[in-house]
Amino acid sequence: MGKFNFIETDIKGLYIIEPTVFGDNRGYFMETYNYQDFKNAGLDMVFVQDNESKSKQGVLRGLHFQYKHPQGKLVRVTKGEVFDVVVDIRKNSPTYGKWYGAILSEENKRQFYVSEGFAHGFVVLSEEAEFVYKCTDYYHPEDEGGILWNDPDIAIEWPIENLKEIMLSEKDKQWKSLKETLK
Ligand SMILES: Cc1cn([C@H]2C[C@H](O)[C@@H](COP(=O)(O)OP(=O)(O)O[C@H]3O[C@H](C)C(=O)[C@H](O)[C@H]3O)O2)c(=O)[nH]c1=O
Repeated sequence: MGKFNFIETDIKGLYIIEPTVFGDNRGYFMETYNYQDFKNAGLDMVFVQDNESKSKQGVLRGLHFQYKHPQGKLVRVTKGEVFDVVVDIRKNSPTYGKWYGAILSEENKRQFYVSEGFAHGFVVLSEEAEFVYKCTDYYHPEDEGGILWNDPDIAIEWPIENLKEIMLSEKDKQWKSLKETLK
């Protein structure tokens, strides 16, 4: 019996993953990834790059994807709390254009596995957040694309009512809507 609870979502290829946390009087231990357990759950992929980013409250990174080198991502939060969002941009997917979001936090230790073919982003809800993730392909800056975070057709319900401001990089401010981006 593996040490992860894989929760399928209503979007194919998207899983919430709950690790087993072994707490004791020192603190806790958990495996955050295990090739065999993931393979047994049907997630047989090889990760080639690990990333880490730290962001202040209100920072929104995304929605990003790579055209020719789509990346599957296993994402988690090691400090703070974020609302993590993906949008299905797989051309023939029955859930094309559909979004799915989840709260990932240091507290809940939940992970999100996002297979290739999704645009991905998150907004930081806590004072600050550290975000770490594994990718199934390398970063190809020349191949990067993006979708505007508040695309009215996708209508992501970002839980930002309590945030003083949303902070975007210059790059993330200039993305277009899904229908203008992926004609
Ligand atoms: C993504 C990436 C970036 N960089 C360099 C390029 C820039 O000089 C600097 C910041 O890059 P960027 O502003 O694109 O970082 P994010 O806005 O966090 O981008 C990420 O945001 C969302 C949440 C994602 O899912 C993607 O992994 C990724 O697009 O790191 C690298 O050297 N390697 C990389 O894999």
